[in-house]
Amino acid sequence: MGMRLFTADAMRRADRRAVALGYPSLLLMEAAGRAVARAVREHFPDARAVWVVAGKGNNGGDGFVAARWLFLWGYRVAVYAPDGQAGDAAQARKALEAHGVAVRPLEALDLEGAEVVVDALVGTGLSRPLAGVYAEVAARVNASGLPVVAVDLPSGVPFTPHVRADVTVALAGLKREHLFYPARAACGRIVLDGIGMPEAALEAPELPELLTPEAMRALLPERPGNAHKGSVGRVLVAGGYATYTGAPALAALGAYRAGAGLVTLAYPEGVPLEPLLEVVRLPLAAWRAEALRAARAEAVAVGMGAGPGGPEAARAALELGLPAVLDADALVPEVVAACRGRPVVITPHPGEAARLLERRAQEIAAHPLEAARALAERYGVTVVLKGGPTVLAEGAHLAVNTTGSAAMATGGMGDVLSGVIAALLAAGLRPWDAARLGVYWHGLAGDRVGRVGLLAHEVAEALPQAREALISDAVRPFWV
Ligand SMILES: NC(=O)C1=CN([C@@H]2O[C@H](COP(=O)(O)OP(=O)(O)OC[C@H]3O[C@@H](n4cnc5c(N)ncnc54)[C@H](OP(=O)(O)O)[C@@H]3O)[C@@H](O)[C@H]2O)[C@@H](O)CC1
Ligand SMILES: [K+]
Repeated sequence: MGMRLFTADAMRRADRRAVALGYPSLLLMEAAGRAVARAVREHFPDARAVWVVAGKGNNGGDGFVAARWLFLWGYRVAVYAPDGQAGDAAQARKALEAHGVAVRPLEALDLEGAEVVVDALVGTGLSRPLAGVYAEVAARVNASGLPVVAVDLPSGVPFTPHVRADVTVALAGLKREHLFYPARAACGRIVLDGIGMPEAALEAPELPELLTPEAMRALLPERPGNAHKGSVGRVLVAGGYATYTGAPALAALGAYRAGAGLVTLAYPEGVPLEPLLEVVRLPLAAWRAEALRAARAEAVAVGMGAGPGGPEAARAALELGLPAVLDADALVPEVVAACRGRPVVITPHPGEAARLLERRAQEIAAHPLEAARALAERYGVTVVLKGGPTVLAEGAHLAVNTTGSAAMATGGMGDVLSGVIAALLAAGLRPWDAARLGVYWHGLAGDRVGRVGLLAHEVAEALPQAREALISDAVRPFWV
């Protein structure tokens, strides 16, 4: 079963399924609280005094359980919470108080002496922005400079104000706030704990898939021992215009580094391209399909640095009837609209997606999952909506990438990605598989280069070693 990205509602459904399967919710709370206590011990090994701020719901209940275990392990604990818990949370509070640990009102919060704070005010049950004493507690915790371990989510996200955590223990599954900004920035390091939730309870194929090392490894095309350059995928890159000479060359580099056997680069005659020595050059007087056929390609990437010639280049390339990646200047509504139902991957950034959806780029960036789905519906193609994180859509399927970082927001990075996806299409992968693996692999290569100052060609160069790491099981997802 693939990993899914949960919403609060979907997690509540999973919770109910677990209960229906015979797994009592109090057991989940016990596991959750204990996971939080363990995270405190592991991430802050020198701390001996832990203060817990808890709310009225089950998030607070997890906090009481954590406090109980920390107390039993010899920590000094102080617990602050309002009255009025019910159900499991009330049980968890009683179990804590049974050990003689007093629960004081939130208004009495005194952080003097605390070494770590556990934030258990609110989790997935948040229904409005924090206000009143909750907002005050969040502000005081943030201002204290103390390390904060958040239970499930930093309280208050995605709204402001919210707690800023150093470690967030995600319970049972990752939620949108753990992946998408600005909430993600408040999470600090994220550790996922399964809390013993039965797998069957977490099955939710309707939710977005999270790209994991295991799932992506399984998609890597095999390279048979008797491979030759014509058998592992021939890629045609079509782009380039005036001063945009690097973009198509980077796509060609990406394609080769992702395993293409032969890459041909078609570009307007007279454009001073300097591609790799290994690239076959195809300078053209005009964008015409007959001329492009000479490449005998199995997939095409078109639009990179094509400037005003983008639509024409795309039309000619699409006439070949090959699996295609459309990027940059090829991403105009008239061109993409002609691709419905064909094996075409589009790779817009929010600005290009805005053009295709006739919406504002800010709107796209704020709701990337919805935007990707809307693009897939409207155009009937496979969508790679680039961003932090990149999200993908095809038909009813959604996926969210889990590799890469803001360091990859530099010129030419998308060109390399187009080349990678084209190479995977040429190797015979379906568009959905080529897009998911391409995005994941490209991000993984970026992660291995560094966190700042990344150049697109360096990321391309890191693709082979990222592949080796993926194959040899040396890749850990960010939540482990
Ligand atoms: N499988 C799982 O998922 C498991 C989940 N578990 C845990 O349960 C958590 C979800 O618990 P939950 O549903 O009880 O909601 P929760 O986050 O405690 O918030 C609700 C409370 O907060 C209150 N409240 C809301 N907004 C507020 C605000 N702005 N300011 C102040 N208060 C506000 C709201 O009050 P009300 O809105 O009714 O006034 C209510 O009292 C989840 O994050 C995880 O930690 C584990 O125990 C085990 C398995
Ligand atoms: K919390």
